[in-house]
Amino acid sequence: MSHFSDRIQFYPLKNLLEHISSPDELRRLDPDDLPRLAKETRGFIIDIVATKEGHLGASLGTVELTIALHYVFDTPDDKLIWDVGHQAYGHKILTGRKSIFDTNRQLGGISGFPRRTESEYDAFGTGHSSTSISAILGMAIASRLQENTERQHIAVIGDASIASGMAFEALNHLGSTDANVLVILNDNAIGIDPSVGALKKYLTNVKKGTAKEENIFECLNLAYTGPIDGHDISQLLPELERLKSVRGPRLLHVITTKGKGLEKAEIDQVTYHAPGRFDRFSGEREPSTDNELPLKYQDVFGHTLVELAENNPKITGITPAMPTGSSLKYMMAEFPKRAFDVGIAEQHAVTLAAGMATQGLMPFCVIYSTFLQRAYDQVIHDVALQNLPVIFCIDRAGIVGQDGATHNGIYDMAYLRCIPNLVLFAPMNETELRNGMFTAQLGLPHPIAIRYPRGRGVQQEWRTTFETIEIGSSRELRKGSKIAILSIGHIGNSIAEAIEAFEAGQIGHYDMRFVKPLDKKRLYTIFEHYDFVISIEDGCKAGGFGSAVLEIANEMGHANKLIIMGIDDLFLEHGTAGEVRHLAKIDAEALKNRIKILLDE
Ligand SMILES: Cc1ncc(C[n+]2csc(CCOP(=O)(O)OP(=O)(O)O)c2C)c(N)n1
Ligand SMILES: CC(=O)[C@@H](O)[C@H](O)COP(=O)(O)O
Ligand SMILES: [Mg+2]
Repeated sequence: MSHFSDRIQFYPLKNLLEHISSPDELRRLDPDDLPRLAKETRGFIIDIVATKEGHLGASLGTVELTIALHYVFDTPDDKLIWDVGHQAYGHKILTGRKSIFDTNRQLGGISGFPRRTESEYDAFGTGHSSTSISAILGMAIASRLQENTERQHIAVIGDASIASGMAFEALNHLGSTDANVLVILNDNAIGIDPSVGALKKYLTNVKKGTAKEENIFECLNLAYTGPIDGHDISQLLPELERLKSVRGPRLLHVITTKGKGLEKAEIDQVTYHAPGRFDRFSGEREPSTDNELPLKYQDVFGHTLVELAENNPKITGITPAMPTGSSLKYMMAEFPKRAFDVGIAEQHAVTLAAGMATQGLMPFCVIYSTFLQRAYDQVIHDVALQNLPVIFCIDRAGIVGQDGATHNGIYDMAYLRCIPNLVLFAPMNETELRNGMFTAQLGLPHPIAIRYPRGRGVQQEWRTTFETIEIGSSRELRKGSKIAILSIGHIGNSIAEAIEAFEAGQIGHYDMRFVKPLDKKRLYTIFEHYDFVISIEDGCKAGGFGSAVLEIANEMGHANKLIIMGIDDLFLEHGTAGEVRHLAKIDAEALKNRIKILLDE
């Protein structure tokens, strides 16, 4: 189908976007109208994200590219994958989700990332980075085997995401095939934080025309074109048309600006990656009203690490591409030679830490729970098997809220507790986090993972004096007689509050601190003493903390006393963290209901 026939003249209409509900309608526009559509789409994104929040900068940067791709290619028959997917808001708006875009990331609303179940235009579900080239190559191979020679296959991937191991593995494979794949490298020279590494330097040289080497993509057998201006539709259209007319592995390098079209977002690209609420005209972020609230766990981690590093020269810090999110940025500022942002490279981050540990360093390797999933083998094979004392700080553990199913950190307790040698600790508050970090750097004979959630702690005074925590010890927070509640980590705070409603002396509460090793002695006493025991965790029930307690209860012949509260065997959707916890029945209300039922028995 030619996109240049059957055009509709929209000139009398003030708002083009109002009349575009699908790429079919988009393709009927005159090409000269597309810049106007881009402006309107950008405005639409800004209007919604200003109040509903979400990923702003990346999507503002891909508006023209999105329009050009859907204009030139025959989506959804042609397959289009957005790597990470946080830049796909324009894609969602133009592929039938404009009227519900204001539900983005809200409970019951559309996902903040592409999803196959949400639209036929979402060829592949994303959220974690650097998967797009593998997936699109898989689709291209399938088209070939199914004798579909017409279908086009396109992956859009950012400059930070293409530097990740998975993307390189896929390029390595792609270049050895004649698969019909077009990779679009959306190069804005930044990830969430500024891009790092040798590839970033190389891409900068390519842009300046000063790359001395052969083109790296050409060397990998991809037909390279670019760089071109990714905001100039008059450049994008003819180049995409040309690329559509040829076959084989191709890479188009486009240069874009993260945050394009909103001055503040262009200037402060790190903050405006996901800025929270802001004024849609000025871009000014809503002033924070929570100055009185406790600090975020991330900041407690970041400042504590600096404090410890000042006194312990063996400490190093490692983050795979999340220095701001994890607050490793504080150590990077204070000790630039000892703190490393390695880019989106979770596997490398873990094995890098292992290497450092072999030489007597004490690496704090801070990784979001959900992204550590990618480095599972490295945790087992490179760290635990060699019993290297790497200190994992597992950020965003538990329910993360609006990022939803792709980002929830609810599997780590299950996937880590089965690994020999590994200690697994979950602090209930800031003091516990600090003391856990302090204890770890005293020199443990094992690797340790310290898991803590996204967001704020509970203490105003967090800069407490350090104390050592005995590995495998728990804390009795409240004595009881009938029902014992065993909590792990931050969730214990809402539990402590919930049980205040019950008569003193009935309900006991224990902060178990360690998923591994469990405080067996304490558990033996508890199971002997109480009629019922409830374990509660912000992780999956299968194989998690409650399962570990059940193993001990079973040893004692008391398995029938235990009720496990945790996340059922399903993927949790997006919503505020509170809403999702409520739906998952791991909040204070669910616990109170359980207790009431047991007390009535
Ligand atoms: C495996 C994994 N690690 C980390 C992240 C967190 N993350 C999301 S977007 C992003 C930066 C992506 O940068 P780039 O690919 O350049 O895209 P841009 O945001 O610039 O459009 C990172 C690190 C992730 N989604 N997946
Ligand atoms: C798209 C992505 O993976 C990140 O931007 C993620 O949403 C960051 O999460 P936090 O907001 O918890 O840092
Ligand atoms: Mg980028």
